[in-house]
Order: sequence, then C-alpha cells, then structure tokens
Amino acid sequence: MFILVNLKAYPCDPIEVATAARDVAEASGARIAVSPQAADLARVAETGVETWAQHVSPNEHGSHTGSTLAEAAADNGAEGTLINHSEKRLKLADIDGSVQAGERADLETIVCGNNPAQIGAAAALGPDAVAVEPPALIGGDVSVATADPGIVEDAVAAAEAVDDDVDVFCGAGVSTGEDVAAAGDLGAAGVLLASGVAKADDPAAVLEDLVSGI
Ligand SMILES: O=C(CO)COP(=O)(O)O
Repeated sequence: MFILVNLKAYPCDPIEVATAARDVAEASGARIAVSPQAADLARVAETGVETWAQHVSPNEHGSHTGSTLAEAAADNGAEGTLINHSEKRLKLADIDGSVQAGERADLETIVCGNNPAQIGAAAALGPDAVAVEPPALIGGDVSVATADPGIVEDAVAAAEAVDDDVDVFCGAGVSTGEDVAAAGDLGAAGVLLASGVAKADDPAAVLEDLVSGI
C-alpha cells in the first residue's frame, strides 16, 4: 500500500511532515510520499522523502503565466503528480493534457475522481493510477473505506474494466492504520490523505500508525 500525504494549503510545516514521513518510510519499508504546495517542492524533496506535486498544468513551455509546468515540478524534485483533485478540478481535455504533461516530464500520475464513473473515465486516459475521493467525506473523520466501502469496490471494478494496469487508490477521512488496512481489503493499492496528518499535533505518530495497516 502506497501512502500519499497531500498537504493541500494547510498551515502545517511541510518540512516537519516531510522529515517524519521520510523517517517512518525508512524505518518501516513502507512507500510514503508527501505532496506539498508547488512553491515548497524543492525544499520538501531535499529532505529525501518521495515528493509529489498537487497538480500540473496541461501546457508545455511557453506563454502560460501562472501555470505549474510538469517539467518545473520534476526539476524541483517531484517524482509524481496528482491531477484533477476534487479541490482542483479540470476539464476532460485538460486532465488528458496534464497526464501527457506528467508523462513528458517522467512524473508518475494519479488522476482523481469523485465516483466510479469518473474513475473509469480517468483510467481511459492512461495514468499510472486513479484515486476515488468522495467530496462529501473529504476532511471528515470517517474513512471512505468505512463510510462507503461500495464506492471503493466499484471504483476498482470500473478501472479494471478499462485497463487493469491502472492502480486504484482511495481517499477521504483516512487517518489510521485500520483505515489503510480496510482500504487494502477493498482492493485499493494505496491511500490519499491530508487532514489526518497535516492537522495532527504529532504527524510522526499518525504516520507510524498508518503504516501499521499495510
Ligand atoms: O483530499 C484528500 C487527499 O487528497 C483527503 O483529505 P482528508 O484526508 O483530509 O479527508
């Protein structure tokens, strides 16, 4: 199980979380990545933790003020990128363009969707993985795997029907090792989470608990 911690725009210290994630990953052998604000990619990557962008733009080099170029994310240490997070929704053509931009820059790609139908559509665009995150459960304290196990199973089936090379992740409300284990039991290859770590008083303790569920 891959554990991807999305720091969103939470007011946490990205270096404290990155350092804790690196240490817990090294001690446990678990795969843990941290996805900070674009402006923090380089200093998070310098800690040695696997670092992901929260978004990349669909465009290439050129006159695109305000874009997050996939190449720039990669040059600053990103190894992968989220695309179409529920809080950063894109048009279909732009999701496709961002997947291609990620591939061009050698970034691993995870396309997010709200429900199994979107997950099937996302899988058809050929990312490395897709992630189902029901918006109503994001930021809550009940894990998607407990609140709506069927949505995870249906997302796994939807992706598999399109392309069984595309891994399926789930997220929303994940904060414990039990949540990680439940997600794995439903067929997820990993979890996306944010508030459980970014808002924690002791992010290292939460990360240690999370890997206990792998
Ligand atoms: O959106 C999420 C991860 O990308 C999930 O957020 P929470 O873990 O805060 O529910």
